[in-house]
Amino acid sequence: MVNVGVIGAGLMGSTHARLLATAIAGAEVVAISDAVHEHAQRIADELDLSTIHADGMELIANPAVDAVVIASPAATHEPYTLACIEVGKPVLCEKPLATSAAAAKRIVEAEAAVGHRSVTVGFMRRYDPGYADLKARLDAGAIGAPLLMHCAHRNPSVHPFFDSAMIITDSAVHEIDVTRWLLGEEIVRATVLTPTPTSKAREGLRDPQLLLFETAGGRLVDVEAFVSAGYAYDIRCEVVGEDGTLELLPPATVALRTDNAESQAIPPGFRERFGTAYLHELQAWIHSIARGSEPDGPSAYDGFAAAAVSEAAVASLESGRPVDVAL
Ligand SMILES: NC(=O)c1ccc[n+]([C@@H]2O[C@H](COP(=O)([O-])OP(=O)(O)OC[C@H]3O[C@@H](n4cnc5c(N)ncnc54)[C@H](O)[C@@H]3O)[C@@H](O)[C@H]2O)c1
Ligand SMILES: O[C@H]1[C@H](O)[C@@H](O)[C@H](O)[C@@H](O)[C@H]1O
Repeated sequence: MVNVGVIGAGLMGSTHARLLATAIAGAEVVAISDAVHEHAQRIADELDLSTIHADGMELIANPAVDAVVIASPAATHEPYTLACIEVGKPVLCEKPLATSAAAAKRIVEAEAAVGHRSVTVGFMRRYDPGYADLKARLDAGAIGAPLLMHCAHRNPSVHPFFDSAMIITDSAVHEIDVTRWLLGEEIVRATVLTPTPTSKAREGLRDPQLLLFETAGGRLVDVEAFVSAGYAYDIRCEVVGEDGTLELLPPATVALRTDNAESQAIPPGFRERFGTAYLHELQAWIHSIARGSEPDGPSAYDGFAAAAVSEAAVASLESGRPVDVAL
């Protein structure tokens, strides 16, 4: 049994804790920590946990904890991840790995100094059945060489503290990882343009945004990132190749036909859309720990590369000009 401690008991931390406690084989949640005691208490009551740590560092040091999930805000990821590396505990850190490329690089270097992988980054789309199928067919040559990729990332709404840069660092960072993973190439340049913002966005928020990525092999990827889309949580991805295209289908399993019309549900949020991906992500992580093998999911380097591309994209958002990625 792998005894897991979860840091951050908000939306994502409580989702991970619930899945680990109820749906993941070989795992048990033994401790929880949150800066706000009531948040930790709420999930501890729900899952019948007796150990709550006021400080995440105490949870990491707790000898009863074998492995750690970090789901606290991004600014806390670097110190918590470094502490896990220091005590030799496997850690699944939510995206983004850190708030700057320099901070992510410190994590990569700390892990390298120990000599083996212990960090997994929560880029869960790699575990989504749709994305996994798309990747397998692309790798099998179903559409020949990829040329272009079109993506859309639409959230119904986001936390009120979201700013224009977070549309890149917190939301489009998923497409940055998906681009590197699907195409197997680094992103070398980013350009971000913004239209007149939606009247539904908070004052000052540049939403939506259009991101253009150029890869080392000369492929182009466009991403519409729109976090006040209102209507649903809508994630799209289409790869255009020399012999055809591969496109994610809507995840609905049922179509309703009535009154001369057909409709299919679109998920209301990321927990519904990526529920299966979180499950597979956690199960793969727990299996690798139980086997004593290195985790095979997104690495600290993947977290660093995504942070470096995010930084270039944020610089482009500010200047309106293409910005080279410094890896
Ligand atoms: N992979 C995904 O699809 C996905 C989805 C949502 C969130 N996330 C990521 O998960 C992380 C948390 O996001 P969220 O939406 O759950 O936010 P949230 O605000 O709902 O929860 C964050 C929690 O962390 C607590 N916290 C704040 N400072 C802390 C500290 N120093 N130590 C411990 N706890 C602290 C807060 O009190 C809160 O309960 C972020 O990095 C976010 O990007 C990932
Ligand atoms: O933290 C969340 C999460 O990563 C979701 O997957 C993404 O769609 C949201 O835009 C982001 O705010």
